[in-house]
Amino acid sequence: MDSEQLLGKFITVEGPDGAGKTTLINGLTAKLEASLKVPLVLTREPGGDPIAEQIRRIILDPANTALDPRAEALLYAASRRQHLIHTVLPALTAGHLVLCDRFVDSSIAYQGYGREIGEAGILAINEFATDGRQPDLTLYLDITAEEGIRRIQANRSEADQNRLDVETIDFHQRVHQGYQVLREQYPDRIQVIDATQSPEAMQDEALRIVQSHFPQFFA
Ligand SMILES: Nc1ncnc2c1ncn2[C@@H]1O[C@H](COP(=O)(O)OP(=O)(O)OP(=O)(O)O)[C@@H](O)[C@H]1O
Ligand SMILES: Cc1cn([C@H]2C[C@H](O)[C@@H](COP(=O)(O)O)O2)c(=O)[nH]c1=O
Repeated sequence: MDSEQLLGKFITVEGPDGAGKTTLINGLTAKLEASLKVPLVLTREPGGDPIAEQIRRIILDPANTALDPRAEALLYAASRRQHLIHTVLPALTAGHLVLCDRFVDSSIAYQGYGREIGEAGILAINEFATDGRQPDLTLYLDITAEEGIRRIQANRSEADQNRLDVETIDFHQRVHQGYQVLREQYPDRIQVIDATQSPEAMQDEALRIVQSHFPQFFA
């Protein structure tokens, strides 16, 4: 986020399904709070605001098999706008550290590449939704599509798998490819963490990256 009025910092966590984003965020939160000088705001996309959470339920409902790919992309962007305006920007204005599970990169990877809508169209609707705002730092959890889906199938009942989790392996491989393109486009913003490490090792690495990017936020 590069607006001068925003005193806080916006960190996103990205990666294929099953990469361990939720696990990382939970563990990293405890480690950050031990030494952070400012409040930490945890949030997620789609969701992170009451109306955005309602949109999330529509998008992820496995019963919504007829959802058109562009309608899906627009719903993610609508949810993102609501979340940005009502949760993220107020926290950044107040000087908080915002840690968000997914943001625009997910739309590029999943809708742009996974659904094969293309990067340009997804960028255009997200430019409108976010006024072109980008995270200050992105932690990308690096794992293959196959291993991510294996983890989900091994650990989540079918009833707990969402409409995207149950997509084909080809879809998840295209998503992974989309993330590789993003890593090449934004090598400074996107910091890569090997997601085949233990959860504890991943959390320690993430903490080191956040502290080195924003030392002013730590005691
Ligand atoms: N470093 C790890 N090594 C092995 N298994 C892990 C690791 N991190 C998480 N897992 C397991 O993999 C599964 C998926 O983890 P998690 O829910 O954190 O991923 P996620 O990226 O948030 O997934 P999704 O995007 O689908 O919500 C869980 O069962 C979790 O226990
Ligand atoms: C923000 C965003 C998300 N997705 C996908 C990625 C996941 O499959 C689900 C969200 O589920 P999670 O358990 O919270 O990771 O939605 C997407 O396709 N496009 C997006 O912009």
